[in-house]
Amino acid sequence: MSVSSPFWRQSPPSLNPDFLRQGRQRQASLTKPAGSLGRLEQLAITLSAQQQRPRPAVDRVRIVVFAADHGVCAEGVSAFPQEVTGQMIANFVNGGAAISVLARHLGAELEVVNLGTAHPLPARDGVVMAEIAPGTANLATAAAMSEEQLQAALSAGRDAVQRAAGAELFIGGEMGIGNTTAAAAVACALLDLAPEVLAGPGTGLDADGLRHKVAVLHRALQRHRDTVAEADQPLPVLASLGGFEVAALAGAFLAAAQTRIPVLVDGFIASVAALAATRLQPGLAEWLHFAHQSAEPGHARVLAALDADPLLRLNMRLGEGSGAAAAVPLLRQACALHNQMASFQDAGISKGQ
Ligand SMILES: Cc1cc2ncn([C@H]3O[C@H](COP(=O)(O)O)[C@@H](O)[C@H]3O)c2cc1C
Ligand SMILES: O=C(O)c1cccnc1
Repeated sequence: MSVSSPFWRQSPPSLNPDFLRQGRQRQASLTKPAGSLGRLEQLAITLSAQQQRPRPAVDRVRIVVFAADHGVCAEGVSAFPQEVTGQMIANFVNGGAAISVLARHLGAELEVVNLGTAHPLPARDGVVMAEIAPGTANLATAAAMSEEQLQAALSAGRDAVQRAAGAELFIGGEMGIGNTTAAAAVACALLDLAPEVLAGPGTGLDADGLRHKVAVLHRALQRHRDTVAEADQPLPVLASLGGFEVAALAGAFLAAAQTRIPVLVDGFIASVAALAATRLQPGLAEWLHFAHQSAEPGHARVLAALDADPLLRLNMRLGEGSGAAAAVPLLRQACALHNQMASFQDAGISKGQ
């Protein structure tokens, strides 16, 4: 692989088998029947191999919310108006959004990256400005973004990971009114599934609204049918049908894995970004933990395509990284058990068969 190839063309490292073996041995030595801590055991073993240390930790959690607007909002595909994207950026940094509260509660670092909003925003402390354009073009009638814009969005994700040096876990959140439409479009193209299967109410469309969203998606897939026919080409699919924040998430996930930072994937939109990124680099899959299954109906299909069994099913459907934040305590508990339990030998307890 040439050193000058873009970062998304580089495969993440594989997990170190020595740490996997040591982790399994340690779990077998702890004072409990083998396997009795269920998935918490494998979580700790995987984190140990990802972090390349015998005692894994997720004390330093970095949450980055990527925000961007979507031209497809012109089609009336969301229950909320487009200006909410920018208004929520202010809410994130003012500390009032769900992810702001969860980040504070976890002692996690929260960064907000503005990739481009349709309504001008006053400059605000605490928002990283990485504006690509005032939102994407309307994916129902044109390519959502140019190749250059796609590369800028992927790179914005990578840049956010570079600012996260030392993080023990990366969570990517998103904010963008209309982005369940863009994510559904990308997933339809990559999975060759119909909009009826992958579109959902998002922020709260009623049955008529959902029928309209499905019709818009059919039009978009028809408009981009030549791209869609090459579903093994995730970059053209992202450019035609995606969003800046979806592409930035894909870039961030790849960059996190390349720098050996484990990723905890949030809901529907983040999972579609993970799907696109694993199509680019299948080795990414070893670095992903899936936090929850969102109430957005298409999420189950996307998770199945990723062969992912999420940790939680809480009927959450917010995005922002909120479902991933909700799962962080489980990862912390898995590490604490792995690191602090006594062994049979140390505690003088007889082993079973
Ligand atoms: C106040 C508010 C806060 C949010 N935080 C995340 N989303 C979520 O909802 C949006 C996607 O749904 P749709 O495709 O139906 O527009 C995204 O911004 C997503 O992050 C929000 C939505 C709203 C209204
Ligand atoms: O699952 C998600 O990420 C989601 C679902 C609905 C609206 N926004 C985000």
